[in-house]
Amino acid sequence: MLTMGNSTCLSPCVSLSPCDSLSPSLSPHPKFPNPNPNSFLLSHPPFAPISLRSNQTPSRFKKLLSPNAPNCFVVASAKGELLKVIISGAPASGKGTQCELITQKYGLVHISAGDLLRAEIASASENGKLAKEYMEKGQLVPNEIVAMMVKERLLQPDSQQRGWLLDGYPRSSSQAAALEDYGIRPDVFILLDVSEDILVERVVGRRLDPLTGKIYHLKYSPPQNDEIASRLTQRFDDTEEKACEVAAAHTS
Ligand SMILES: Nc1ncnc2c1ncn2[C@@H]1O[C@H](COP(=O)(O)OP(=O)(O)O)[C@@H](O)[C@H]1O
Repeated sequence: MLTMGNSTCLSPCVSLSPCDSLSPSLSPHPKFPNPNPNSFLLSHPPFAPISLRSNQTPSRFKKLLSPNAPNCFVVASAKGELLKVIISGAPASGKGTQCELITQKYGLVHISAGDLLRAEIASASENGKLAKEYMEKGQLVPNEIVAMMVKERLLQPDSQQRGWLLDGYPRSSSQAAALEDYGIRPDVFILLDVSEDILVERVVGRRLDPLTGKIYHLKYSPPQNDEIASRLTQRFDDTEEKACEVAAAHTS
C-alpha cells in the first residue's frame, strides 16, 4: 500500500513495480494501528497495512519517499506477475490525476466502478435501471450488482494481459470480502490520504468550464483569461457543507 499525504503530490513520482522483496519483518503502519480509517480494507488480509520503514526501503521505492512526495510511503505490497493495483481516496483527493499517471506509466487497464455502473445504465439493462435509482440518491449500489460487474471486467482478456488499476472498489467491508471470495488480490493498494481541510478547500474552489469540460481551481489552477472565468460553473454539490460531510466520511 502506498499512501499519499496532504501534499499536492501529482508528479509521476509514484513507482508501483510489484514488490517481491518485502520481508515479514514489516510492521503495522503507525498511522493505522487499528482498523480506522479504512477498517473495511484493513480487516482483510490482502489489504492489511504494512509499513515499510525507510531503512528497509528497496531502491525501487525510494522515489516515493523523495522530498517532492513527503507523505508518500509504501504500506503493503505482494508478489505478482501482472501488476494489480487498487486505488482509494475521497473525492478531490487527486484520484483521477493519479489514475491517469499510473495507467500511462504502467500500461494498466483502468477499471472504475463508477464508470462500469454508468455504462450499465447506458445499456438500459435491468441492473442499470436499479443502479440508477441508488446513484441518483448518492447511495452505494447494492453489491450483488457491482461485485459481479467488477469481477467480470477484471477477468476480461485486456485486464488479464496488461494488469489493472481498480478505482472505486471496494468501498465497504462486504465489497472487500467479495474480492477475497473471488480470489482477487492486489499487489499494491494505494490510499490517497488527504486531510479534511484540504479536501474541502479543493472542492469549494473547483470550477468547470462547460465549453471544454476542463476543471479549474480558483486558487491552484485559475482560468487563463476573463472570458473563460466568466463562463465557469460550480457543481451544485461542491459546497463547503457537502464537502465537509464527504471528507469527514472518508477521513474519520
Ligand atoms: N464500489 C461501489 N459500490 C457501490 N456503488 C458504487 C461503487 N462505486 C461507485 N458507486 C456508485 O456510483 C456513484 C458514482 O461513483 P464515482 O463515479 O466513483 O463518483 P464519486 O467519487 O462521486 O462517488 C456513487 O455515488 C455510487 O452510487
